[in-house]
Amino acid sequence: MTVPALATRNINKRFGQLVVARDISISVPRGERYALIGPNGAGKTTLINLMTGMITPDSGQIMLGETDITHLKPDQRVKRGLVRTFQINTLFPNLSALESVTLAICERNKEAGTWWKALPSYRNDADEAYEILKSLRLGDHAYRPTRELAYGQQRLLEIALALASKPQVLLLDEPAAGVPPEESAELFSVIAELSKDISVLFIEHDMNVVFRFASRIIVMVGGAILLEGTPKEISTDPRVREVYLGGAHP
Ligand SMILES: Nc1ncnc2c1ncn2[C@@H]1O[C@H](COP(=O)(O)OP(=O)(O)OP(=O)(O)O)[C@@H](O)[C@H]1O
Repeated sequence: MTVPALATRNINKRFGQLVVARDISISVPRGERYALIGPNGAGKTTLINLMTGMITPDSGQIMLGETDITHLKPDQRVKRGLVRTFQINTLFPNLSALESVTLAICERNKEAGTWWKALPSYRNDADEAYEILKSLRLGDHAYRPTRELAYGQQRLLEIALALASKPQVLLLDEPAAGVPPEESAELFSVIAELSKDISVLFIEHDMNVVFRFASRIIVMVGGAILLEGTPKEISTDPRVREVYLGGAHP
């Protein structure tokens, strides 16, 4: 059996009386695009926070490939290839897209604090940054200040920054949050086209986008996994219709 890119085994977490993760075991194979859906407060962001090490599980295990990362710090997980983006934009408005991504590559290459030694490699870093921007259809905007980019392009730039860390697994927390509907399909089509070396798990509320771009869907309710399946299975499951599609979230 092939080893999944990312897996959790029986993760549990409570905040006081509130159970936010109940015996969660999921497995994301290499190269797949998984959607994590569920009503508000289901525990989706908490699960990403557990996987990335921002919060510690009470019990259970998190595996990145064959490595047990349960006790690694967030930055150690990033170095091993588990990288995330956030619901809220965290960009530098005055830097150009190319400068931002080049800086992120310098950081990855440990050049940020020793720039005088690394001058010759800046050119390579900038070339790599440009290739990343091109792969996300941002090549034509590489030299524009971030504040001038459309919001959907800014969200793509965040993904570009995540790609600068050379992820094996990319966790995207509502990558289209705040993006006008007409830009969100474009954004997800770019995500769908990312290299198949990268596994993607994304949180998204827009079911049209989820059904179109996810290869599999995990449904969370009340801190637990309700079920997992293909878009077709999920869209026709009466339990999902009841708890999610029919109700709690617009
Ligand atoms: N640090 C914390 N301390 C206490 N409770 C928390 C903490 N973080 C999250 N929660 C609670 O855990 C539950 C799950 O929250 P979470 O943000 O993971 O849900 P979600 O499924 O991502 O929701 P949304 O779709 O609204 O983003 C919520 O009831 C939330 O209030």
